[in-house]
Amino acid sequence: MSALLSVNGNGAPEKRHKVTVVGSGNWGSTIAKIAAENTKAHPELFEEQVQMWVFEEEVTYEGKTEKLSHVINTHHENIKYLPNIKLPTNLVANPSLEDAVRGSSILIFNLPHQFIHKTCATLKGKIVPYARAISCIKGVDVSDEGVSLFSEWIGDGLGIYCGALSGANLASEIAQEKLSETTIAYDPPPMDNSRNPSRTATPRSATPARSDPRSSGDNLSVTPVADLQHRDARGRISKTRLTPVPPEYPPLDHVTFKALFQRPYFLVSMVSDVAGTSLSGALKNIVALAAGFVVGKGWGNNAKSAIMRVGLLEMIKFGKEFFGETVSTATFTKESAGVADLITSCSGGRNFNGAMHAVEQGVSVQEIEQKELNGQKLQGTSTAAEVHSFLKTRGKEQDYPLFTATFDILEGRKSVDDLPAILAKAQS
Ligand SMILES: NC(=O)c1ccc[n+]([C@@H]2O[C@H](COP(=O)([O-])OP(=O)(O)OC[C@H]3O[C@@H](n4cnc5c(N)ncnc54)[C@H](O)[C@@H]3O)[C@@H](O)[C@H]2O)c1
Ligand SMILES: O=P(O)(O)OC[C@H](O)CO
Repeated sequence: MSALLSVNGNGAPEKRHKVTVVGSGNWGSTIAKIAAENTKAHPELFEEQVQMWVFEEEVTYEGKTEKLSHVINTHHENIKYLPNIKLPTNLVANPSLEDAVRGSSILIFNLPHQFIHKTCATLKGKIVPYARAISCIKGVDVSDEGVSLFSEWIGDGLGIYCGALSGANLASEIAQEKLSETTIAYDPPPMDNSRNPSRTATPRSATPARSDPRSSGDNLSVTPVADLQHRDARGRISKTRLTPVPPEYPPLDHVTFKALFQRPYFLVSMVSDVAGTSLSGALKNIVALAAGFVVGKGWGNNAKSAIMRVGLLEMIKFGKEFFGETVSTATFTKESAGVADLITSCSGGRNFNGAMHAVEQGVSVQEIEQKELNGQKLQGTSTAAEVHSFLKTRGKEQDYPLFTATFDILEGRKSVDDLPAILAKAQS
């Protein structure tokens, strides 16, 4: 083990990582279940108790109106967002965001992307400066000026490093412990007390280590400070001065993150391409809507596969065009976060089902979301709008005909019957 670690008399690091999951929806509760199973299994790395921030609301339990957090803590079940799944007793639902993150060195962000801005604004200045984060959010942050990833947005906003977890991960199946793979992208600059600082790809560039006037003592000589730097699609460069993980803690590296997420039923592949992992999870939701449209029409599996093929090409093109060399094509074609997520989402995802039911019933996707999802949120509809706005500002709508048509269908400007012509144009 690295000489950077501060160890006790038994040779083990003195402190353990406290873990908080920010979010408690369908996927948030499932990931919190996994994390709590693993903190219990790895007492040498983590504090056993996992905090889960719950956006508080009232629910009806056995005929009585109760707070959701109270029901989770009393009955160990999220009856609204993950019903019929027993949650570990070391998972604690907490309606106070500030209290839930207090002292946590690992933050897992897992909530619908429309709520992340407000949540991060509340968190600013409330977390420990050496925290590291993983974003499980499938969406992109878009303004008319540009597009950025939530992993970047969270990292820059909170002054910490944030990686990404994404994959072929239908939450309901994983909650039932059915076999699944996932991809975790984590690639901080080589400054943490890491056992394996091998960096095969660099989604952001880190400037070389410099001494930090705010550091003092032994820490300064053994743990360099690094600036995390990235250029967004607006061409703007932002820099985050990272605070080192103190040497009393186990390293926050691939080994530790794999220990936090890997289960016998949840197989983790660790990679370095944060941008590709985040982007594929966001963009596949647009393709899943289009796949749902054609299946809703009764056009069958071949039509759906054609949508998926063209959609995958647009996903890769978008990544390459707007995130350049930071995105690896292999993430889209070889990882669970890429093609496997596209396949599962176009088979049984909420976006796919919502679009299919909308066409079958002749109503809007938003109406289906209201009617069928009991508070769960579709990410594809807002991502389609945001990506469309970004492309339109750049005059690039026609370069991404499937993304553009999907948004136009959602808006009622085009019909599903226009899709065959779009697919015909995509033939070489
Ligand atoms: N559900 C899945 O199968 C799945 C799988 C992989 C990834 N994801 C991604 O995970 C992310 C989280 O999705 P989910 O399925 O956990 O959520 P969900 O669709 O179940 O959304 C509901 C959550 O939003 C919360 N919420 C409602 N209003 C809020 C507000 N004003 N502020 C903050 N929170 C509020 C609710 O309390 C609830 O926790 C999304 O980006 C999604 O794309 C989902
Ligand atoms: O149900 P969806 O459409 O939000 O997709 C869920 C997951 O992203 C599938 O990996």
